Order: sequence, then C-alpha cells, then structure tokens
Amino acid sequence: MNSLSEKLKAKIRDVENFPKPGITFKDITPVLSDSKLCRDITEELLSRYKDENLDAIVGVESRGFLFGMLLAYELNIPFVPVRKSGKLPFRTLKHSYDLEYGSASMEIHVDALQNNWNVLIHDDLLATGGTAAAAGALVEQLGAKVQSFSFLIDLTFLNGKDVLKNYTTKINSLVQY
Ligand SMILES: O=P(O)(O)OC[C@H]1O[C@H](OP(=O)(O)OP(=O)(O)O)[C@H](O)[C@@H]1O
Ligand SMILES: Nc1ncnc2[nH]cnc12
Repeated sequence: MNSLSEKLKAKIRDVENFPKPGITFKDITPVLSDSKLCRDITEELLSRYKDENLDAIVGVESRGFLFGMLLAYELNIPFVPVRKSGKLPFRTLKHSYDLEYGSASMEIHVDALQNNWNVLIHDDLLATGGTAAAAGALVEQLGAKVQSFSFLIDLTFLNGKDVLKNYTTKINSLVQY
C-alpha cells in the first residue's frame, strides 16, 4: 500500500506556465475529486493535531479553506478565514506581502481570535512563505500565538520555512518537492 504522501503525489497535477510563464502550478483539484484520499488527509491531520490543545484553525484563502475547515470541524474548534483584501465584510486588520507570482494583501476580522489563543495556520501550499507569514503576522497582531503551520505541499526549493521560523518551528507538510 502506498503511503499517504505517495498517494498525494500521484494525484497532484503539474500545470506548466500557470498563472505566469515559468511557474509550474501544483493543481490539487484531482486530490479533491478523490473522496477517500480527502478522508485520509483529514484523518492524518487530525492524528497530528488532536493532542495539541489548539483553540482555532486559521485557513488561508482560498485553498487553505478546504482542509482547514475539515480539520477545525474534526477538532470541534473555530475556523477563522484569512482572506485577500476587500473580501471580509466586518472590520479587519491588513498585511501586505509578495507572492511567487505577484503581490497581495491579506486580512482577518478584528474579532476573529481571542488573546493568547493557540492557533494552527493551514494552507494547501508553502512556496516563498509570504502568504503564510502574512497570516502569522495577522494572528500575532490579534494577540494570539502561532503554534503550528500546516501545509499539504511544501515547495522546499523556495525555502518558505525560513520565513516562517520567526513565528514557530512547528512547520509540517504532507508532501515535499
Ligand atoms: O508561499 P507563497 O509564495 O506566499 O505562496 C503560497 C500561496 O499561493 C497560493 O495561493 P494563491 O495566491 O494562488 O491563491 P488561491 O489559493 O486563492 O488560488 C497558495 O494557495 C498559497 O496561499
Ligand atoms: N507553484 C505553485 N503552485 C500552486 N500554488 C502556488 N502558490 C504559489 N506557488 C504555487
């Protein structure tokens, strides 16, 4: 039987030159179409984090919402979205950052986290780390603590983990390239 990492790698599709020339996009939509694999991923995340006394899962728009929400549901704790600027309707904090292919700003609702909460930040993919670091900055600005980062995919050649070490050393991914 293949390991979860091997099963995931078998489903993740490389799309060349998307969204810009020179970028090899890791497309997880074939993973999402495999319901058994989605269950296996959720169970793996649950076994990793069930004893970590997390208070909330922060999921990063948009692909971080998918397994972030499933994990929050399984742990029976709040799910908090970090979204691209202009999407969240209530009062927000904002943080700007650079992407592998552009730049962006992320926001969080000002009342989304309580002081001193231990938070896990989840996204589908770690590239340069700018997006996850922006989420980390927003979590800390609300007085909460980034206990862990969790990704499905780490593009290790972009060294995103180095950027995140300012927040926590607990940085996990299910597959690495
Ligand atoms: O580590 P970084 O270099 O910051 O890049 C990683 C981010 O880029 C992708 O999101 P994207 O901005 O493409 O948005 P989407 O999930 O809404 O498609 C990915 O889902 C991460 O959020
Ligand atoms: N190569 C990539 N594939 C998918 N999402 C990404 N986000 C940043 N870089 C990416």
